[in-house]
Amino acid sequence: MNRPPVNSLNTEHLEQLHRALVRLENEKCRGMILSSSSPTVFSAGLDIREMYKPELEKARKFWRTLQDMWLKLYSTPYPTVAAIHGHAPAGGCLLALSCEYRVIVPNVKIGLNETQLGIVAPQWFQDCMRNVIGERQAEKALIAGHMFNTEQALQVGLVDEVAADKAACIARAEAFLASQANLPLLARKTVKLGFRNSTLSRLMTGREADTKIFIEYIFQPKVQKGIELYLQSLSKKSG
Ligand SMILES: CCCCCCCCCCC/C=C/C(=O)SCCNC(=O)CCNC(=O)[C@H](O)C(C)(C)COP(=O)(O)OP(=O)(O)OC[C@H]1O[C@@H](n2cnc3c(N)ncnc32)[C@H](O)[C@@H]1OP(=O)(O)O
Repeated sequence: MNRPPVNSLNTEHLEQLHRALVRLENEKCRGMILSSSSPTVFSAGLDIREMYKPELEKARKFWRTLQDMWLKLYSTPYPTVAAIHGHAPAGGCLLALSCEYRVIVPNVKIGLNETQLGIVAPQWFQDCMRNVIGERQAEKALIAGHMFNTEQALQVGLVDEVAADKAACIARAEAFLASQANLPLLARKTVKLGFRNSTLSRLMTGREADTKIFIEYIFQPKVQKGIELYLQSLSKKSG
């Protein structure tokens, strides 16, 4: 990902990610490392400005593009690793959770923090967390909107490994891909999709309902007010 300063996910960036995933699949890619050009941020999650006073059709397109990108990422036939050498809140955490393996560096925060922002992580975000760390830990983390530090993320199983820095992180991600390289492709892909199918189907069969929930939620005046205040707090911080 290379969308400075923080790889926030707007419609255009989501389309780019989606196109890249389609191309990799068409080219029979043997593995992907999802990484960031930023030295300190993996992805800041959804671009909050896409949800602030949006036009209805633009908001719908944004959400459908996110759904498209995620459905592709979660179901890739090739192995995927997230090299998390920077913070990964909310949608950034979703990207990492959607890969098959996660390597993180020290001093990083990762988690589905939506509750803390006064918004709600959609069901499929929650499913991804549950599938990785289990029901009990996911429920606790999501209710609190907890951001895990590196040590906590390893302990709870949110990530698989800690590496010292970006170079070591990429090297460990490559080692994971190498460990998968000799597995028969069809068997590997079939098992992966078997594990992920119920999570994928839940969104695929309820896409329109999921979009409606998103739209109805973000267009509420009190939610808009919360987003406005959060945007102000973010820009004050950097100002
Ligand atoms: C019943 C069911 C109902 C379901 C209803 C669904 C409802 C909606 C669901 C929506 C799900 C949302 C998912 C999300 O991903 S929301 C986004 C959450 N992300 C965050 O909270 C992260 C915020 N950012 C940060 O914490 C930090 O920026 C970060 C740690 C990532 C980096 O810190 P750093 O100090 O390096 O950078 P700055 O904070 O100074 O930021 C630099 C500039 O970038 C802007 N910025 C940051 N994050 C975002 C973002 N997510 N979107 C847009 N812009 C962002 C920040 O304002 C700075 O900009 P300026 O320089 O212009 O001030």
